Amino acid sequence: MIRFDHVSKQYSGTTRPALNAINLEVLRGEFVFLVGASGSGKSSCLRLILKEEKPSKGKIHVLGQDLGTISSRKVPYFRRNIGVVFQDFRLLPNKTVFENVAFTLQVIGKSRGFIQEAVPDVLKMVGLDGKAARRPHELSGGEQQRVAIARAVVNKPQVLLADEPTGNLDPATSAGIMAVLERINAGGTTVLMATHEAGIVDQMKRRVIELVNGQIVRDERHGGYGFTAAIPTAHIAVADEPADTVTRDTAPTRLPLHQATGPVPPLTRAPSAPQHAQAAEPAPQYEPAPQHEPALRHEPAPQSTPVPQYEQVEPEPPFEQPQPDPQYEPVPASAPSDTGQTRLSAHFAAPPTQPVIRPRLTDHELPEQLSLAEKLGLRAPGRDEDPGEQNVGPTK
Ligand SMILES: Nc1ncnc2c1ncn2[C@@H]1O[C@H](COP(=O)(O)OP(=O)(O)OP(=O)(O)O)[C@@H](O)[C@H]1O
Repeated sequence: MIRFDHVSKQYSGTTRPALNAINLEVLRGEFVFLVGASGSGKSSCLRLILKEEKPSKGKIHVLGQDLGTISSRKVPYFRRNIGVVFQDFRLLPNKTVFENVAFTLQVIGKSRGFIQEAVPDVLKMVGLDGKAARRPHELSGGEQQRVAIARAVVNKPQVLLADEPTGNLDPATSAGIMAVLERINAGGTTVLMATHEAGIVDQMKRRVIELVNGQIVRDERHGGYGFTAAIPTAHIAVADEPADTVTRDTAPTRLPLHQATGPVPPLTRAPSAPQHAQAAEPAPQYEPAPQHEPALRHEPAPQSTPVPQYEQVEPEPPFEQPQPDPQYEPVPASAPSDTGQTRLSAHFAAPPTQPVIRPRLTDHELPEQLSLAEKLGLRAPGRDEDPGEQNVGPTK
């Protein structure tokens, strides 16, 4: 499903690779945490998977495709199979919950009928039934992240990348978000989540890949958060051992540093994690979904992918029927019209829907300057007609 072969990434103007000879394989249906100190390379991994960055060395395969062979023109289509959730939600502030989620489908040309069915379904799945008509500022942080998740999975992607999705949320709200992510994973979607949340990682006992200075130092099947991941600096001495000699069957790790790994109280935040309290939404009970146990050896993915089945969760308040929007006309995938033109730099300058904890301007060498809609696979590149509503926050 996702494979890195000796992948290195060195950003221009830097002296040290962000990722250094990474070998990695994620199988269909896995739930994988990427942990590591700030600057250890977690987001770089996710950006490479999304083909938002190119590796300096090595090869990356995602969903059976060699990313090096996907042309810029095809990137948005490739990204339709990958949902992305960020720490800062990135909702469209002037659109309702329903419209935020529908926008994804509109841009890829889904019919109005499809949208009218799919959006309420996914909102129900993330626990937002009854909130379809609200705008982002009328939601709690946790609810906004649920909208972002709904938007990321409404098209039933095979992979969901989550970059610190609970980084702006309090522990109780984070637990609710994790329950949603587990449900999505239980439906068959492969989930990769970069996080600093020690409590979540320790509690969920899923596969944990730990990065130190751009190298994988631990790959554990039912891992905990670990020790070095909690250190708020990336400059941790790495043992001489080559990064790729640590396999996921090695438990806990070969590095003495990690033998200090111990239980962490549930849902505590690691020292390096941003402190930012959101008003807690009513905390759903955190019930881990049944564990997926994919085979450890790589097996070729079947041609047809099981479509995630979303289940309803949590008792809901009375459903508010979203107002049918006459604008919801099918948009041809080849010529989306209700799309954003705003370039990345403008996105980063625009105010986020929530305070951003650790904004980082990504003026790095994108393979091509794509708008956010393009980056998320929402429209073909080069379509500059813009409703001007891609008013989203900075990336990290
Ligand atoms: N666009 C860029 N240009 C130059 N260097 C970059 C760029 N993006 C990331 N880096 C560097 O690459 C290294 C890895 O960064 P990355 O964002 O992948 O780390 P991270 O583990 O996700 O950190 P955090 O937990 O703080 O998000 C860091 O040293 C960072 O400064």
